[in-house]
Amino acid sequence: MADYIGAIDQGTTSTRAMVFDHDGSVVARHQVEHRQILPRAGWVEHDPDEILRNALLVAGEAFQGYQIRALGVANQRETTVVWDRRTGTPFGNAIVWQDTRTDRIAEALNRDGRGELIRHKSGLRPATYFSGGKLQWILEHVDGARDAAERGDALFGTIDTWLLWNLTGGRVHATDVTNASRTMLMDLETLDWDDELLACFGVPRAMLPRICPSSDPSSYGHTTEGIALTAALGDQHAATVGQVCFTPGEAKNTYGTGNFLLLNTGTEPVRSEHGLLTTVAYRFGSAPPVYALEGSIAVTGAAVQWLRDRLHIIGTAAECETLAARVPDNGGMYFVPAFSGLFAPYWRADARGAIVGMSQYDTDAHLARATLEAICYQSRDVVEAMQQDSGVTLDVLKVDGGVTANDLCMQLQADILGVPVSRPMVAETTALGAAYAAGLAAGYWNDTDELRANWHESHRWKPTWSPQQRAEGYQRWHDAVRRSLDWIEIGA
Ligand SMILES: Nc1ncnc2c1ncn2[C@@H]1O[C@H](COP(=O)(O)OP(=O)(O)O)[C@@H](O)[C@H]1O
Ligand SMILES: O=P(O)(O)OC[C@H](O)CO
Repeated sequence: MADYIGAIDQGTTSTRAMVFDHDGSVVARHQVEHRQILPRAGWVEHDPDEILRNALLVAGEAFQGYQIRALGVANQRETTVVWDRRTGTPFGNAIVWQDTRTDRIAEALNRDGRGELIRHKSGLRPATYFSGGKLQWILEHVDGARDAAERGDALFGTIDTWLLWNLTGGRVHATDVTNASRTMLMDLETLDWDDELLACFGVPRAMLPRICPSSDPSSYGHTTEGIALTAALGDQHAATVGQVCFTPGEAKNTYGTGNFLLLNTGTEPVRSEHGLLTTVAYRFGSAPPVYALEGSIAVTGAAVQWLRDRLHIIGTAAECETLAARVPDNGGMYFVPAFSGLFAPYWRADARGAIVGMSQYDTDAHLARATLEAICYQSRDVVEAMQQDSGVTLDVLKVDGGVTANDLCMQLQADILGVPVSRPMVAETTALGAAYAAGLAAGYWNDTDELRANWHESHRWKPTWSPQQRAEGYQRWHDAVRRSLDWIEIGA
């Protein structure tokens, strides 16, 4: 009987399980959304138990009837959970990567000089985005968490670690090197937790998981049902693998809740001078780690969700395209969706959302168009930074993720960037990358050449705007970004 590789992709808005065959084609899938818990402005939480239930549900549905040789887990990164090792009970909800409650912690680190240490050692900059500050917040604010952590009874994990712990019946407390590289607690060169970084956030080492390769036959054990767990990696790193960006200079841009552009920079970390992050792209077994430069954008698809769930001007995310297509241009309107401040390349926690340039002529259709353009302008900002940092000039942008179903948005991306945009046949590259990493460790695929042969283009959008139209639009975008800055006082 043929066997298959399974993947769980635990994302910010939903959890999917998929089954892949040897060609990298999806043969089964199941997906469910979970609640976005917004207790107050700037706070974003998920219920860890709901996420676990959903992961078990989707895996049960998707894997039924298939012989699964190995399973890989990909996850929303940075989102932080602390739980009691004796009972498995979380110390409150998970604090999601978009949550800005730790702005004061990040600001203090930036002010007192420890920011430079963090930047150098972890490749990240103090920001609300990463796990270190979230973990510090839980230790300081959740009853009993600090004492339990000091006693060794409280465990920390990003969502990979939480799922692995539960899938293995509490036998494995591990994370992979890509997830660890998003915490501000790991030294990028030693690939180990670093005492100076732990001290910055007051984190006891005893609560931290073991750091393992992203793809490995023995690190993660088996699920309680006996399926071999052979890979774990952050979702954006998994998408890099799914897009077969195995050669330095290859990049992908994933359009989900946020956007994340990763450029493979090879086996040495490259430090950014232009607002990007340095991160581990992936590590396969005992091979040297491969690093990436990353441009992280907090709000892209989430702005479409906002039109749907808060403004109610569309009923589904897909309707954003039909609404935006009713008008030929943005009518002068620019939307900077800085709901969590601005991430790359600006890193401005003091920014907030701004819609500028409106006149009485403008309609909901212009707002829908401005939303799609905002996704594309933010991506151009990180592409520009990436080209400056690395010297790499993209001749095509490989894309994937939920928003890439929107043809108008992808056409706008080609127009705004001035570079063709290419979407692969399997747009679920995150789950595919987790499956590839798991399948490599299990001997299902022999090497990355075999994976590369599975990559096929499904669609390519070519730029149509004149250089002048492109330059004018980009100038206006920057004018709008300036107006979104300096809007809130940090910690006020
Ligand atoms: N046709 C579409 N047009 C624009 N945005 C879309 C479309 N379909 C989905 N989205 C957006 O894509 C996001 C979901 O993409 P997905 O890759 O599943 O994200 P995640 O992994 O972050 O959960 C949502 O924010 C949704 O608003
Ligand atoms: O769940 P996604 O696809 O929105 O990705 C979230 C990122 O991992 C956050 O860093």
